[in-house]
Amino acid sequence: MERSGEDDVADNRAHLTAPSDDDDGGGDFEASALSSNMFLDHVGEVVLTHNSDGLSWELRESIPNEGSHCLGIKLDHKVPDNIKLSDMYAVELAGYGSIHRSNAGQICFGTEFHGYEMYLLKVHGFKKSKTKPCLWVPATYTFGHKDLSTCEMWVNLVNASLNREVGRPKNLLVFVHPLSGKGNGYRNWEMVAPIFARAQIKTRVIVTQRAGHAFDVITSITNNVLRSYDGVVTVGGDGFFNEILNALLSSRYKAPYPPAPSDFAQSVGINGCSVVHNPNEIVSENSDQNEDDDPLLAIPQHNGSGSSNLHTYHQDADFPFPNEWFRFGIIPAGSTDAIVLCTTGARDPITSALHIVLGKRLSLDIAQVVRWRATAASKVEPCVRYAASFAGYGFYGDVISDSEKYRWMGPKRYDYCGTKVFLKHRTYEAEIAYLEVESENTNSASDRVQALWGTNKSERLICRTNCMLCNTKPVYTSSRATRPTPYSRPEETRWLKSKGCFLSVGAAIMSNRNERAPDGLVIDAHLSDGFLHLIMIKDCPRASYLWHLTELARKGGHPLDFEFVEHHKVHFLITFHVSSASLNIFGLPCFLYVVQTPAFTFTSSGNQSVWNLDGELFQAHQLSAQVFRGLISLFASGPEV
Ligand SMILES: Nc1ncnc2c1ncn2[C@@H]1O[C@H](COP(=O)(O)OP(=O)(O)OP(=O)(O)O)[C@@H](O)[C@H]1O
Repeated sequence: MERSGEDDVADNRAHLTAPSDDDDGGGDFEASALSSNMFLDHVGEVVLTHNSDGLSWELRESIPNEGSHCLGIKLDHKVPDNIKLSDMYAVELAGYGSIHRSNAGQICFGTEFHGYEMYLLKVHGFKKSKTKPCLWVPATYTFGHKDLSTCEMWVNLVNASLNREVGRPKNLLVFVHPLSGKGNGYRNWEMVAPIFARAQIKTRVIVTQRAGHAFDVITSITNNVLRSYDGVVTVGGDGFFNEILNALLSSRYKAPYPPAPSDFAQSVGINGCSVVHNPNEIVSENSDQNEDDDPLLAIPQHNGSGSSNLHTYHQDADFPFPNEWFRFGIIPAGSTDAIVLCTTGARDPITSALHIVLGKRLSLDIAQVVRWRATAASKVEPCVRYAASFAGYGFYGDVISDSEKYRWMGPKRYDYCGTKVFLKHRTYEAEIAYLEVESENTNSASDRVQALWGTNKSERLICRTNCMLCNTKPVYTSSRATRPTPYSRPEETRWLKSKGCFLSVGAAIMSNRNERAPDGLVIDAHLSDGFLHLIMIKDCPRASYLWHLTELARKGGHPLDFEFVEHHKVHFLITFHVSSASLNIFGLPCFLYVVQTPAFTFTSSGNQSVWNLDGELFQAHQLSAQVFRGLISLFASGPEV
C-alpha cells in the first residue's frame, strides 16, 4: 500500500501523548517524557520527545512499502538529534508554511514528496562552530504538524521549561556606541537585536550621542530603576565598556583605597588613613611588618566577616558589589575588543548575544586605580578609576594617546601609532613598589591548584570555561590550617621596589588576548583569580624591544622571557583577627585569617607618559592600584581555548 504524505500528517495526532485537561500547557510536564510525531524541516518525519534535558528527535521507523530510503535509518550523525534546554533560547509558532525534504537526499516523506504545507514551530538555540568551538552559531529547528493545537501545545511546553531556566535575563539596559571601531556599533546591535526579541527580553536601548553620555545616564539613574534591569549591555569596544564600568562602580561601590606610595605620603605628611575615603578603615597592627621594608604607607584593614571575598564592606545596600545577579554584557564593536575575546573566546556579536540571552555567568576581577597626583606639581587629589583588562604606562599609554588623533583610521590607527611610538623609543623614569608572593615563582597560586587537582605542573594553567583556578574560592590561611591553599602565608611575602628607566609598565588583570597578541600579554592570567600581573619593561636596545613585540604578536610566543622584562604576580596583604574559636577551615580551628589584595604603587620622575586603562587615557604622576576578586559578573562563560 502506498501511503501519501497527507496520511502521515493525520497519523501524527494519534501518537501524541497530550497533557491532561487540567494542564494549561505550561504546567509540570517533566514527570513523564512527552513525544509526538512531527516533521522536521530538511530531515524527515521524526518522533519528537520532550524530557527534563530538552528536546530530542529520532527518525520515525518507516512502514513497509514506504519510501525505502529511510527504512530504519537513524539520523545522519552530522545532523543533530537533540537540543538541550540550556542551549535553547526561544520557541515560537511560525505560521503555516512548507516543510522541505531531507538535505542529505534521503526521501523520507515518500517518493511523491514535493514539500508539505503545515503549521510550523521554530526552536531557537545555538551550536558550536566545528572549527572554532568558541564561536557560537545560531541553530533553528523547524518542526511541522498539520494540527495547530499540537504546535501550540509544544510551544507552551517548551516555553514553560525555558521559563524555569535560572539566570536568564528578562530586562536589559543597552548602550550602543554608534561610532565604535569602524563605526559598527549600531549595525552590530541591529544584527543581534532579533535574538533578544525572540528570547522575549525587554531592552531599553540608548544610542550615545557623545563620550560620557552613558556615564551620565548610569550615574543619574536611581537604584530602584537600575534594579529593574538584570544587567547592562554595551555595544562597543573596551573603552566604552570601561566608561560604563566606571559609571556603575564610582556611583555605587565604596571601597577603601589601596595604599599610597611611601614617598608621596612622607612628602605630604599624612598617614594612610587620612587618604582613604572609608571612615571605618583602620591601620594594620601587624607587628611583623617592618615599616622600613614596607614601601607602602599603610595597610588598610577591612572589617571582614570571613566571607569568600573582600567586598563585604561599605556597600551601597541598595546595589551591592560583587553582584552576581546584575551582569554586564558586551557586544563587540570596538577596535580591539580584548575583554570580549578573553571572556567568550570569540570576537563575534552573535556569540556574545547568545551568551547574554542564555544567561551565562562569569566573575571578573576588577582593578581599582587611584591617582594621588596628576602631575608632579599638582595638588593631592585622589581620583579613582576602575579597569577590567589592563592598566599600562609608557609605550601602552603613548600609543593610545597618539592614536586619539587618528580615530578616523579605525583600528588601523593602533598599528600606525604603535610603529611611530616604537621608533621614538621613549623611556620613563619611575619607582614601582609591589608585594610579591614567592618572588622566585610567579605561578605559586596555579602551582598549588595544580597540586590540589593533580594537573601536570609543566603545563601553563590557561583560563578556560569552568576554570578550576577561578572557581577555587579564596581560602584564608591560619597558623593551624595545614592543607595547601592557593593563597600564601604572610611569611612567604615580601615588599619589593623597582626603580629605573622603563619603556613601559603594565598591570594585566586578564590575559588581554586580542588580534594583535593572540596569546595576550600574560597567557596564563586568569579572569577571576584575584591576581594582578605586573610587567615592567626596562630600557633595552630597540632590536630587543622589537623582538619582545614580535613574540607578543606571535601565537605561542614568549614575550615575557627576556632579561629586560620583569613579570611579577603581586599582592597586597591584609590581616585581621577572628575572635571566634568556633570557626574552622578543613575541620581545623582557626584564629587568624589572612586576606590578600594584589596591589602596587607607582611614582614617576622626569618626563611623564600617560596611563592607559582599558584603552582610556588617565594622567597620573603618582598612583596605586589594587584588584578586587570577582567584583563584577559578566554574561559570558569563558573561552574554550
Ligand atoms: N556617541 C559617541 N561619540 C563619540 N565618542 C563616544 C560616543 N559614545 C561613546 N564614546 C566614547 O568613545 C570611546 C571609545 O569607544 P570604544 O571603546 O567603543 O571604541 P574603540 O576605541 O574603537 O574600541 P576599543 O576600545 O576596543 O579599542 C569611549 O571612551 C566612549 O566613552
